[in-house]
Amino acid sequence: MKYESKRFKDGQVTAKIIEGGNIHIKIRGNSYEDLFKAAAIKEAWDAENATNKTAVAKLTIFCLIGQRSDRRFNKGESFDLKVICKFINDMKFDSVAILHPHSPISLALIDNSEKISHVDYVEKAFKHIGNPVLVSPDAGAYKTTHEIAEKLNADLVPSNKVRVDGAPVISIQGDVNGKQCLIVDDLADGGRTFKFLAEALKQQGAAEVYLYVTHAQFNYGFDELKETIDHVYCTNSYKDIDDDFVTQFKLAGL
Ligand SMILES: O=P(O)(O)OC[C@H]1O[C@H](OP(=O)(O)OP(=O)(O)O)[C@H](O)[C@@H]1O
Repeated sequence: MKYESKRFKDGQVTAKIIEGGNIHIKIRGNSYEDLFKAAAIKEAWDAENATNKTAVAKLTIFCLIGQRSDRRFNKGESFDLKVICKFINDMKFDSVAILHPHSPISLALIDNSEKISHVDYVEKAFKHIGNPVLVSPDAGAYKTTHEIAEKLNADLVPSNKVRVDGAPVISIQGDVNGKQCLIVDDLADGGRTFKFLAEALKQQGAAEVYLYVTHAQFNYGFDELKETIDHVYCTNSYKDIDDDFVTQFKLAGL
């Protein structure tokens, strides 16, 4: 299955099917344009395959836009993930695979969806560092990090984050004194969650603190993080990063 897609100068995205058969579209999915690109390809494919009932269409989304907006935060505000998932469902793919979604709500809202686990990337970081203790930063990350700790036979220290007047307050539930710690979470946006957690871990005696996130946004750069975090591991699901502070695992198809 081959296709082309392009963007006109006015922003319109368009697609052309070059060769028929099964299709597997892989997108970052971290922009509305990416979703429209998939929709244009799928529309062209549907038209080409109208009589081919056995051909299968798969979509892989590496970094789903809006995945944190998995609820209506306040009365009167839009439930953005619902809008995004409705758009994806309207494309009618036979299967939609999503890398490390922020919460199960994405999978619940998207038809025929399945999760791609981040375990392989955490394992690479875990082995590279040399069997650190895993640290889950909040209740949301605990369940998946617990599953990964079981698979890697790693120790897990849960921590919890509550926001007081907007600032995160951290509690660490375990002994990290003298240990190498690897914080594992789905995404870094501004990075303050990890800056404060790394500070707390080092105050409690952690020898080194590393961070793994699947979706590396780091919208405010790395300067503040470098003060307390020794190294970052991530995928390139959101963007490519060129910085000695970061080891990026490249995803096939990006
Ligand atoms: O880099 P930062 O800006 O600190 O943000 C990163 C944190 O934000 C996300 O959680 P979020 O607070 O959205 O989780 P919630 O579903 O519990 O609200 C994510 O899972 C990280 O824990």
